[in-house]
Amino acid sequence: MNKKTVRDIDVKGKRVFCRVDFNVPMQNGVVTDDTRIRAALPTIQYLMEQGAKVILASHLGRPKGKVVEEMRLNAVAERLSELLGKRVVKTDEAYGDAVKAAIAEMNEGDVLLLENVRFYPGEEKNDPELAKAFAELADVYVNDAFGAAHRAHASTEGIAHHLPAVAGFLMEKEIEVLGKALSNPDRPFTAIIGGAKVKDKIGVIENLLDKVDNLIIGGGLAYTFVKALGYEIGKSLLEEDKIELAKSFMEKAKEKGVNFYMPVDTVVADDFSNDANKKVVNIDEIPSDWEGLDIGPKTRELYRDVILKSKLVIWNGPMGVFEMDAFAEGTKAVAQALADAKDTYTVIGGGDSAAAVEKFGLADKMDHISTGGGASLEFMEGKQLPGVVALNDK
Ligand SMILES: Nc1ncnc2c1ncn2[C@@H]1O[C@H](COP(=O)(O)OP(=O)(O)OP(=O)(O)O)[C@@H](O)[C@H]1O
Ligand SMILES: O=C(O)[C@H](O)COP(=O)(O)O
Repeated sequence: MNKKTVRDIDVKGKRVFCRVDFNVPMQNGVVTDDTRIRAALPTIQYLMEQGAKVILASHLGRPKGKVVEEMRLNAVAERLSELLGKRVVKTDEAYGDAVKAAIAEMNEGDVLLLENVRFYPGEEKNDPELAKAFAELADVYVNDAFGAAHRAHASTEGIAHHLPAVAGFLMEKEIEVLGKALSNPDRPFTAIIGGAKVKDKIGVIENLLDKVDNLIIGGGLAYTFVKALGYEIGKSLLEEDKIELAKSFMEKAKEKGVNFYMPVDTVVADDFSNDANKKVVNIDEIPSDWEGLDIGPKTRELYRDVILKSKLVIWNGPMGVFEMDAFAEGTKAVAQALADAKDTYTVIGGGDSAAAVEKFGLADKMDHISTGGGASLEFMEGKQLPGVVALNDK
C-alpha cells in the first residue's frame, strides 16, 4: 500500500483520533456480533503499547444527524473494555468542551470512545467545521475503518486534511488482500457473485470480467440471467430492465475467454417462506407460479468443482435465501467448498456472505473475511475509496 500506516509515525504521548467501524449489530442494548470490534484490536493495542492517548470514533446505524438513544455507543464501549481488559471512557458527545476535558484527563495508553459521530448532521455532509472540531481533539489521525472507507464523511475524510493522517492495521490488511486479488491474482482466479439484485452488482461484474478466469453467478440475481437466456423463471426475482445488460455480460465473458457459470438447477418454492412447498427443477423447467430461492444440488457440485480447482476465490453475495434454513443449502455448499479448498486463497467480500460463513461455523476456515460490506463492493468495482485517498502518501 502506498499510504503511511501507524508504523510510520511516532505516537508516544500524542492524542490519536482513531476512526474505527464499530457499526455492529445490537439487540436490546447488547452487541450481538463483535467481529468488527475485535478486528480493530491490533491497531488499538499497538497505539496503547506505543504510549498514545487513544481517542476512538465510530458511527452506529443511520441516525440521520440526530441523537437516537438506541444508537449510543455505550454497549460498544462496554464490550471493548472487556476485550481490552481495561476501562474505556465513553463520552456522551463526539466533540466540544466536555470531550476536550475528558481527553485532558487521559494518560498514555488510555482509551476513550466518543459518541456516535452520525448524531451530528455535519458528519455525513463532510462539513469542514465538524472536521475541524474533530481535528482539534487530537495530534494525529488514524483511519482503521475500512468498512466506512467508501464514505467521504467528516470523520473518515474531512479530518484527514487537518492532521497527519495514516492507516491502521485493519485498513492496511483489507487494502492489501483485496488489492492483490484485483491487480496480481493467483490463477485460476474465480469470483462468485450472488445476492439479491443485478443492479447492485453491475460495477463488480463489469470490473471482474476483465480480471477473472471463472465467474460464478448465484442468488436472486441469477434469474435475470436465466431469463436473458430465454427461459421462463416463474415468480423468481427479475429485473426486467437488466435483461439486456445480463446478455451483454455473457457476451463479454465469451469474448474475454472467461468461463461464465450459471445455475443448471434450482430449488423452487410456492411461497417466500421457510415452510413453503419446495422442489428441485432443472433451470429451464421453473413452473410459472413458483419462485427460485436457492441453487440446486447439481449446481452446487458444479460450483464446488470450480472452487476446488481455483487458486484464488472471491465471494460476494449468498446463493439463495440463506436466512431461511429451507433455502440455505446452496450458500452452505459454497461456503463448505471454500473451507475444503486447502490450496485456494479464499476471500469473503463482507456483508451477507460474511454473515453466512459465520452462521455455518466456517469463518475460521477462510483466509480473509472482509469487514466491509459496501466498502469491499466498491473496492471490487475498482473505485477509489475516499477514506483511503485522504491518507498521507508514503
Ligand atoms: N433467489 C433469491 N430470491 C430472493 N432473494 C434472494 C435470493 N437469493 C438470495 N437472496 C437474498 O439476497 C440477500 C442478499 O443480497 P445482497 O445483494 O444484499 O448481498 P450482499 O451483497 O452479500 O450483502 P451486502 O449488501 O450486505 O454486502 C439476502 O437477504 C438473500 O436472502
Ligand atoms: O456497515 C457498513 O457497511 C459500514 O459500517 C457503513 O455503513 P453505512 O452503509 O451506513 O454507511
